[in-house]
Order: sequence, then structure tokens, then C-alpha cells
Amino acid sequence: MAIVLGPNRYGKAETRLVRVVRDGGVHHVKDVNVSTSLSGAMSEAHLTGDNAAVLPTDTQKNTAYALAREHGVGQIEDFALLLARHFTGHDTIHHARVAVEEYGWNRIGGTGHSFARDGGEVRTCVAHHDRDGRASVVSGLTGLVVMNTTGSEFHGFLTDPYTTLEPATDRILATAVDARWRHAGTSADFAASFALVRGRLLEAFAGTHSLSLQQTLYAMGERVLNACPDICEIRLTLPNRHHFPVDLAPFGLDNENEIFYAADRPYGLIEGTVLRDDAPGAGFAWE
Ligand SMILES: O=c1[nH]c(=O)c2[nH]c(=O)[nH]c2[nH]1
Repeated sequence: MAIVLGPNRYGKAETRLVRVVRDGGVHHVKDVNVSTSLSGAMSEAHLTGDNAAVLPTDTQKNTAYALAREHGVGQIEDFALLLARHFTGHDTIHHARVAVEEYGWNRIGGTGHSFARDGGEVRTCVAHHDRDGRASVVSGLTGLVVMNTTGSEFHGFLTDPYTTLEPATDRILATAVDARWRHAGTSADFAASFALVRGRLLEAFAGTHSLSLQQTLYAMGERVLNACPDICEIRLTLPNRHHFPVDLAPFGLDNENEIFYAADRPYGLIEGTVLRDDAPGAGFAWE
């Protein structure tokens, strides 16, 4: 029996980078969180402590800042690809994974330099690049909180001796959408495609008469794939933010679907992938 080194990677997690571009008195803000993760000829580093192949995580952080200065940030997918491609320019770095989150800021006060953070929604992406020139991009969003106050049912489910859930024919359906979608190529108009996907997700959530969150999930994925030829696969994670009608009978009050307890846990967690049946292989895109 021998003990050997298995898969490994390393990088700088969560480099916070804010870029301010000044157009006279009108400022533009890009607020991102960059995480790099590199792999390659790292055996000696692990086995003998020889660091000759190791590009320090500190350098990786500096590279994010420097390339933002030289090239701007632009669409996070393009910036992530730029960084990933850059790192694989080193002989010892065979593969780079770069994840970027973007936080939105909205203008306030009419000053040109005042902003308020854009709720809890975050735009995301993960780019991969290897030394053979293979690359992939997955875009996404998290924290898109949505609710339908009617148009949602859940009944006809499997029951057993532990079932207490009452069938529902008119319930609140609420979730915080976490969606990630895989592009077939690496050169999309990522701003336009993000806007299109976000719009279709919202449209499908609002427009689907739901018999379950699973059914809504599929409808959302299907709507995105129908609208975006460049996207071949979408993965959705939908926490079911349960809203339970409160029993007000002890107080002599009725409650016709009006007063709810918004529970934060436990929550149902509905996850699924919707893809084209001819989607090209994902390779390392989801790693
Ligand atoms: O849309 C739903 N899907 C479920 O699988 C489920 N399970 C549950 O208790 N409530 C719900 N709602």
C-alpha cells in the first residue's frame, strides 16, 4: 500500500474589488468578489515543499487588481475568462478556475456619485481555462426572491403514516432563485444574455400556474432554453419558503388565506437541471 497525493487546487478566495470609473461628475461602480483556483504541477509543493511551481495566492489577488486596472472589469464572464487565460500562461498552471460574484449598486440622490446596494441579489459566473485552450463559462444569479400570492397548489402527493401535510389548492409560493446556466461557447454578449435569462426566469415563475415547485422549476428552465440558443443547460436550486396560514380560531377570528407565518427553516429544497438533449459535454464547466 502506498499513500499518494490526490486531486488538489489552490487559490485566493474572495478578493473584493471595487472599480470606480469617473465620467466627469458621473461615476460608474463595479463591485465584485473574485475567487481563483489553480491546479497543475503541484506534486513537489505537496511532497517536498519545493514551491518553484507555485504562483502565490497573493500574486493571484494582485493579478485581479492589476488586470482590472489594465482592461477594466466589464462583464464578469469576460473578466473571469481573462484571468483564467492569464494564469494558464504559466507552464506549471495547467488549469484555472475563476469565480466572480457581482453586487449591483443603484444611483441615489441625483449626485452622480451616490449609490444604494441592490438588495440581496448577486450575479455570478465561473470560468475555466486550461493550457490546451479549452474554456467554459457558467453564468448565474443567486438570491432572486420571488413570491406568488395565488396560482400555486400542492396535492395528490404520496402519503404514508407520517404524512400530516394538508393538500393545498391555493397557497403562497415563494423562493429565492439560485440559477446557473452553461453557455455552449465563451463569446456571448453576456450582458444581454443575463438580462434575457433573468427576465425569462421571472416571467415563467409569475406565469406558471404551479402544481408544485418542481413543476415551476422545469417551466423556468424550459423558458430560458427556448429563449437563449447560446445556453445549453441550466441548473436551478429553489428553496421553498413556506408560508403557513396561522390558526386564528383561538382568538375568535377566521383566516381566509390572509395571515401567514413565514417560516425560515426547515425549508423544502427543490433542485433540478434542465438541458437540451443534444447539449455538448459539460467537461469541467460545473467543477
Ligand atoms: O412544491 C412542493 N413540492 C414538494 O415536494 C413539497 N413537499 C412539501 O411538503 N411541500 C411541497 N411543495
